[in-house]
Amino acid sequence: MHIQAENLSIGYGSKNILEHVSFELEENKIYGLLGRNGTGKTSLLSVLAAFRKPKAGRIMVNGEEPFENAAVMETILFVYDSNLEDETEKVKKWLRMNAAFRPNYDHDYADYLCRRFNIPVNKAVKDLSKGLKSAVQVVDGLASRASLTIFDEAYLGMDAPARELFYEEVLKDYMEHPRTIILSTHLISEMAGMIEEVLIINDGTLLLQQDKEQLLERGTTVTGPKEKVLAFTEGKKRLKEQQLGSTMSIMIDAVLSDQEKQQAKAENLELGPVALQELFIHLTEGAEQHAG
Ligand SMILES: Nc1ncnc2c1ncn2[C@@H]1O[C@H](COP(=O)(O)OP(=O)(O)OP(=O)(O)O)[C@@H](O)[C@H]1O
Repeated sequence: MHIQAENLSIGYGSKNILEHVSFELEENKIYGLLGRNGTGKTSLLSVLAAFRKPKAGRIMVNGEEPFENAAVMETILFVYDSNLEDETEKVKKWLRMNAAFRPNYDHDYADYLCRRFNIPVNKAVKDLSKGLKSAVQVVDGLASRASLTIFDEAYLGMDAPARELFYEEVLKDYMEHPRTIILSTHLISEMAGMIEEVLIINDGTLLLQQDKEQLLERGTTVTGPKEKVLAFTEGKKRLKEQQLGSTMSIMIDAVLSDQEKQQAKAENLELGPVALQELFIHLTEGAEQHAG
């Protein structure tokens, strides 16, 4: 599914949460949407899923506006922390009812997933634990095979083995049935491996959209004798400094040239990678937050 967001403004009442947001999402790719608490991830995803209208700008999904467009809506699935407290239907029936709106729904796959997540399918949805309620929504999200599938912190309440299972199934099913997937998450270190392209929203707008591997090249940790590390990182954007005795480690935001890498090697400086979560923390550090 191809998505074009043009100069979006999103907000509530007179308050704008996001402004001047433009991006393009390609078909068959896994995107990671990252942002601090309250920056507007869920609000942006609700607009992408045509649950809400932007205050300004527009979204085009395969060249069509999705809002109140049934044909487009059935190809978009938004898994979010919806309130299932009053959902008296049994899991089995609830899944079947949702499937009716999903042309690509795979019932066998849904059954298989229910077994893998140990979901008691004859229980009412409202009576499931928090983690199993999330699992049921994940089952719905995966088995629907919607061309645009959005998982907005879909793992809430799931324990570590269940989350592992979720990640495993997303990747496996994506390989077999490629589609556009957006993962919005705070568990960056757990989910970084799945993400192909990163979008970071911060300070009321889109801070960056970049291929994950390219983004990771921006970060390097330089470790070695203090004087040498300080000299090597002079003039580069320093993100974090740590010192242990005479050894120093400085994290920099800079793409190093081959020449600089050779220089570091000649000076016995160790160059190491920076994890996506670390980069995210530093890229969004100190920004004004919109929470509240
Ligand atoms: N229905 C609403 N009415 C008014 N303000 C809202 C509404 N929903 C969200 N907001 C506000 O919009 C801002 C963005 O919220 P949103 O849930 O989109 O952020 P988020 O990035 O998903 O946050 P988190 O990471 O904490 O889940 C917050 O300040 C929030 O209080």
